[in-house]
Amino acid sequence: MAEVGVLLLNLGGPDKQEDVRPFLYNLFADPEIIRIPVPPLQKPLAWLISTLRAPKSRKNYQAIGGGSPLRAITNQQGRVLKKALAARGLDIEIYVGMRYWHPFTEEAVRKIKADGIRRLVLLPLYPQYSISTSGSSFKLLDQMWARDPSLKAIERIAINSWYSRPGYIRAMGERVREGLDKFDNPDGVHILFSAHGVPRTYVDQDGDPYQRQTEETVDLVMQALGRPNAHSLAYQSRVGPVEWLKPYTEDTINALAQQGVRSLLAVPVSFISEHIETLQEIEIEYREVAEAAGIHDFRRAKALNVNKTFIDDLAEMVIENLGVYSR
Ligand SMILES: C=CC1=C(C)c2cc3[nH]c(cc4nc(cc5[nH]c(cc1n2)c(C)c5CCC(=O)O)C(CCC(=O)O)=C4C)c(C)c3C=C
Ligand SMILES: [Fe+2]
Ligand SMILES: [Fe+2]
Repeated sequence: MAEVGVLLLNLGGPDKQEDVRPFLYNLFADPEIIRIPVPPLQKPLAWLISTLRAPKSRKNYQAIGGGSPLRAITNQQGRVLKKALAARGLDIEIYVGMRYWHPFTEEAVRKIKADGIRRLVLLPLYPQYSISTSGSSFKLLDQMWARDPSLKAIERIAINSWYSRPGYIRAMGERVREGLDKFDNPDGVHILFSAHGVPRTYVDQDGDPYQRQTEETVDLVMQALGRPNAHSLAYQSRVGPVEWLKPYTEDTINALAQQGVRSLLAVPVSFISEHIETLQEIEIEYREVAEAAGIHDFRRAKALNVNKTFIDDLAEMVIENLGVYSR
């Protein structure tokens, strides 16, 4: 049995319709996702918000087959990463730890302990760091390590962010190129990078590097692409009444249409896997917005999923962080 492991951290998603409400409850019960100033009210409010949101959210998951594909894709990424590491001469066990649904991070850590892992690379499947995503998973792991003294024997090697990794940028460039080349006139297409938003205060008050890292990713992908296309960056998936990072994707689509854009390639930028925000929000909702605004040639770049350039780069990143040399 390998003594080295990689823990892939992700958000998780409901497998089926009945999971939607409890999944949303877990998400809103996390103070890193929604800040309730009075801590004892966090759980009752999470119950209320998840109950109110569940019907809309269930309908959205219904539109993509009933549940999220995130678990299956993350497991597949784990299998391909294990093979990429084996091809480099390393026997490393891969674990998947989701923050708000199965397989929960707690389940993964139980397996890691039972398997006798001694060195563990924490690899968030979010290229850009946000307090609300990688930060929340790291915080949970810190709490688990603080509570269980036997975990202290396991060395944790945390990868904070990897938004400028050359393989990730190259793979994103490949996806954008594939998307552009489906249009009749690729150079005339406007590229709209769409990232998951976060509340504005995360960046302005709490110093979340997420926006800066996302902007840098977009610049690097455009350089790697080496095409003359015009491009914009906007933020999607806003939840609740507070202000989130702007511009919002929907507003940008409308503004671009008004400026005369007729061909648009939407590129999911902070998501590396297909999930509800790419399959439902971009593919269905934003397509409707675009068509209503007069953009009839609307396409989407595919998420990276198990793109070889990308997974090979994840393998290299794991190796670099372990400080070992591959064959
Ligand atoms: C870069 C990735 C993500 C950031 C940043 C992020 C922040 C964030 N999200 C919410 C609220 C919701 N997120 C939901 C689902 C969801 N979000 C991400 C990624 C990021 N979230 C993923 C991968 C998923 C899972 C998608 C799936 O396929 O299941 C949801 C549930 C879906 C819905 O009802 O719309 C909510 C709600 C907040 C509030 C936030 C920052 C504070
Ligand atoms: Fe989210
Ligand atoms: Fe959404």
